[in-house]
Amino acid sequence: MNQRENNLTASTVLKVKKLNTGFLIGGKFYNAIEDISLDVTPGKVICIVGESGCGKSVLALSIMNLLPKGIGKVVGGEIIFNGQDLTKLSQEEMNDIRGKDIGMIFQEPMTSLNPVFSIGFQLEEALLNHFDLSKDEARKRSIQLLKQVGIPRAEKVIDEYPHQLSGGMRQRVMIAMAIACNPKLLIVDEPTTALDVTIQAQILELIKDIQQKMDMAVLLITHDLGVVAEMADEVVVMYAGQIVEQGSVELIFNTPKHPYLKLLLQSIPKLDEDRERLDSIKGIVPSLVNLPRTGCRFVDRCPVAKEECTQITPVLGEVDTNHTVRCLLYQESYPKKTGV
Ligand SMILES: Nc1ncnc2c1ncn2[C@@H]1O[C@H](COP(=O)(O)OP(=O)(O)OP(=O)(O)O)[C@@H](O)[C@H]1O
Repeated sequence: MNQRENNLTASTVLKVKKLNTGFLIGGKFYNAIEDISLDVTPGKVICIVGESGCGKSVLALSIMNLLPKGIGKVVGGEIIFNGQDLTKLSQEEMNDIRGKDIGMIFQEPMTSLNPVFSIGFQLEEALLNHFDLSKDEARKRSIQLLKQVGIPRAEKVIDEYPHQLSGGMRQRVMIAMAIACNPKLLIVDEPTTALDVTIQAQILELIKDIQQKMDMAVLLITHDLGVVAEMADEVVVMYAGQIVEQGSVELIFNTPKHPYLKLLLQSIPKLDEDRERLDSIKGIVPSLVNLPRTGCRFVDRCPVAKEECTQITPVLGEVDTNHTVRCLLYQESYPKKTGV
């Protein structure tokens, strides 16, 4: 790493550089995410958005080194966290980082919380694994954490089991576990999908509140542009394993460029519109095996595609300061090319 990059990383919690991850399917290896580059900075929320199958979770699993063994593999690029490349670390070294320096919140807390252990046991375990605390200190800190995430009767709930709590309360416990060790980075994957609408809003508000109070960097994965509008500082739009547009939340919502992003934005319900049905994007994200590797990957679903879009592979380029897009419509006018 040269001096300039060292200075850059000083204000960057996580730097993903040209990351490529893929899977073995039927004896052949297919890239699921390609050339993903992004920076996560302290005190900021970066949202990764895209439809199901775009590669959002593969990105999160790559960062956490949690890809399925023997099937999924990072095959190129770097993931720089705290000055070290996570792709080079052993499982033991990653175990030290996961849960301590990087907290995680996933969609369905029941799959992350162990049903046979009490809430207190699981929170205390997370603390005792990473800090030199007595059992009594760990219990006190656990109660404090439950209160911090808005759980009423924390002194009682600590001895209860996950199934005794509502979905929203379980998600609050997950948040308490994720922030227990004051992580620098929080990775949040579809945190509210399994919850009903009023609870969703409360959980998002809680995550935002904690993120601001703790000045944490957050990488939030969602398919929901409503969540992005609520939470994001920076936005990365993914389609079929690639970044197709990237910019501040204002640029993404006010001056969207990529036809995919424009269609995603049109599918958001608006209060002042009386529409029978929401516009959804026709067709589906192609599977890894059927992914067009030449030309634009969105071509089959794009309302403004031209003949050349099937033959020329678009590159990611800057259309404006800190606003990049991958589309032939804009490629001629890129002041400079930033990606491949
Ligand atoms: N274990 C796996 N084996 C083979 N292919 C996989 C595996 N996990 C993910 N994929 C493929 O990688 C691509 C990206 O999947 P990913 O789960 O990251 O999408 P996503 O955007 O997170 O979608 P969702 O919102 O549904 O979780 C998809 O084509 C998916 O089928």
